[in-house]
Amino acid sequence: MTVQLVEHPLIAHKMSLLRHSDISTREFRQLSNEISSLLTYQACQDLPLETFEYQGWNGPMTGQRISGKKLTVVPILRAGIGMLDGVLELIPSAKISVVGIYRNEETLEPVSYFEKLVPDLAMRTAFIIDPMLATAGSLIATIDLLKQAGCTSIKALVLVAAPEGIKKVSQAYPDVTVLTAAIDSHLNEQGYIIPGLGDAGDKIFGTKHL
Ligand SMILES: O=P(O)(O)OC[C@H]1O[C@H](OP(=O)(O)OP(=O)(O)O)[C@H](O)[C@@H]1O
Ligand SMILES: O=c1cc[nH]c(=O)[nH]1
Ligand SMILES: [Mg+2]
Repeated sequence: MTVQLVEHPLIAHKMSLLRHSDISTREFRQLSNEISSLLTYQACQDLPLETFEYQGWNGPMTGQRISGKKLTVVPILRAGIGMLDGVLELIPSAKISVVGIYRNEETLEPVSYFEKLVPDLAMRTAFIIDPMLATAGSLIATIDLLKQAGCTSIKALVLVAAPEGIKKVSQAYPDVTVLTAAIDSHLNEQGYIIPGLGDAGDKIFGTKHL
């Protein structure tokens, strides 16, 4: 696995706002989507182009368009939904494959509860989206699922990654690329990323119990 820390002043600025303790649900959603757009821009950097002819206002033109595999965006429920609008802002026609996984809070093992993939995954590049890469259990379960369905081209876009999770994915999948807006210090005893964001799903959905 290749890990790409996406460094840009806009990302650094927005990540610091996202980490504020008193952030509102609205602000958290907005910033998550804005950072996701910036990650998407970077994730598309190596998409192949082909030339084609078209009619411009002043006559025939030679232009460029994205060629090769089409995309599918794969949000991991719930928290991945908080990045989806930001990705679709740049790739509005992308098909969406939804995967439902949550972490068992005691064992930290991933529990799968939903799966609705687009049918032609062998023909597509998958952009998995989830704000948090912690132990990597959820991401690995999603990659396994996509590979079993025939997908051979996979990138994951995350807001924060823990070194422990990065190590685990790189050992398991040399062919997957992870793009992240931040690589944080470590996981605590409860498997939360430090400093991280806290519980991203609760913050996006407003289900935080005070
Ligand atoms: O790398 P891992 O150790 O697997 O942890 C990361 C997962 O945990 C969070 O989901 P959570 O289980 O809180 O579900 P939610 O999105 O429904 O809140 C997060 O959104 C990831 O999916
Ligand atoms: O830090 C973490 C780890 C897993 N899930 C979260 O929402 N946050
Ligand atoms: Mg959660």
